[in-house]
Amino acid sequence: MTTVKEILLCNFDNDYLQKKFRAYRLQTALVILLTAVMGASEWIVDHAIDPAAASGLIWMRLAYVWLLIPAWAIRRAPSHRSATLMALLTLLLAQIHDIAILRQLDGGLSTAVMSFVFYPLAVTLLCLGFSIFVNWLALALVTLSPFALAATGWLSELPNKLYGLIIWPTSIFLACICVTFAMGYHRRYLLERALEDASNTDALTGVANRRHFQHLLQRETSRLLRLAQPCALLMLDIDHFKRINDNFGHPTGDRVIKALADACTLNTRDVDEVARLGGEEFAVLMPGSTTEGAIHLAERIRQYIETMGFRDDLGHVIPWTVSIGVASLENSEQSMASIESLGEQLIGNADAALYAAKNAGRNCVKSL
Ligand SMILES: Nc1nc2c(ncn2[C@@H]2O[C@H](COP(=O)(O)OP(=O)(O)OP(=O)(O)O)[C@@H](O)[C@H]2O)c(=O)[nH]1
Repeated sequence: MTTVKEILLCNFDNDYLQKKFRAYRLQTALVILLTAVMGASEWIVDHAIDPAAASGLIWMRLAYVWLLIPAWAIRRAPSHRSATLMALLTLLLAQIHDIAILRQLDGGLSTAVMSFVFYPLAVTLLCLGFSIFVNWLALALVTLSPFALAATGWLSELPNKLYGLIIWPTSIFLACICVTFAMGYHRRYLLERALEDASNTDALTGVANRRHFQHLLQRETSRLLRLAQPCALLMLDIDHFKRINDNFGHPTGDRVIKALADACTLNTRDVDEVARLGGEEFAVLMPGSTTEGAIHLAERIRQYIETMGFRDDLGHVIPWTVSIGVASLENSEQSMASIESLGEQLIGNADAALYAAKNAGRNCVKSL
């Protein structure tokens, strides 16, 4: 069961906030658009309050069209941080715009004091995609800004007592509603992350699966094109694995496959990515590594496996070795190639090197 503390702590995690923003940014933009429509159509209410002054205020009401700009900008914003700033500023300006109109109506502020409730409500929906702290801050801003304006004398007609009676219960209630929304999103986030992990991970070994490996390869080859960084790839295949299966059984074969995944993970750096491509074939993607560095690592893994030995449940020693193919991509001459063709080239070369290692008698490392 998720605690409120866990939910609050998530709001300091950039990845969480970025995902949350992406999940809700369309809604945020739509709420701003709706605010523009509401702001303009309130002209009808202006007429009911003060028909004489309302005629001259049509342009100020139509000026709510400015909200299209932040709606568009938030929809396109690359990060939750810039979107948060835009949203807070938009809310404040929209409220000041509204107040500026009401001030010009005879009895506008006292008659339309209920309309201030719209802003805390809008905050609750508009800020769903942001941190819970931003939700509360935005609520506090739109609740307190009329008080602050009244204190400066610019909003002297605001019926402070009535406004306070309406706004405080509303805002406190909505601050609690924000927590329940945050709890809902937190559950969704955990679920999405579990699904993402499951779809990227090989169930038997816990390392990346082939699908995720393709994604990682694409990421590294694009980095290679942008930053001219080298990138190496190891292809590993257990020698005569069919015999292990035949002699010791499939479950033991599975444990040997898992042992290879563990050996790769144990012997590689944090930046290296281990993936199971299928059956008893694995890949290790090594960002920033040259062929020499990759051969060194491949030899370390090969020796580790050769010397570690493997015993099945009955204590039988299972002899096993691996063959490893090494290939790398190194900047300059790659500049004209596409990301996909670079990836295919790297896999093709590592595959060919693995084939050469098998032909050379197995239990060895070959590079191309
Ligand atoms: N236990 C187990 N076996 C698997 C798995 N996936 C594939 N295999 C077996 O892996 C074996 C692969 O055999 P081969 O491709 O002939 O290769 P090999 O016997 O390792 O021979 P070389 O690669 O040439 O050294 C087949 O018997 C497959 O049934 C798995 O998930 N678990």
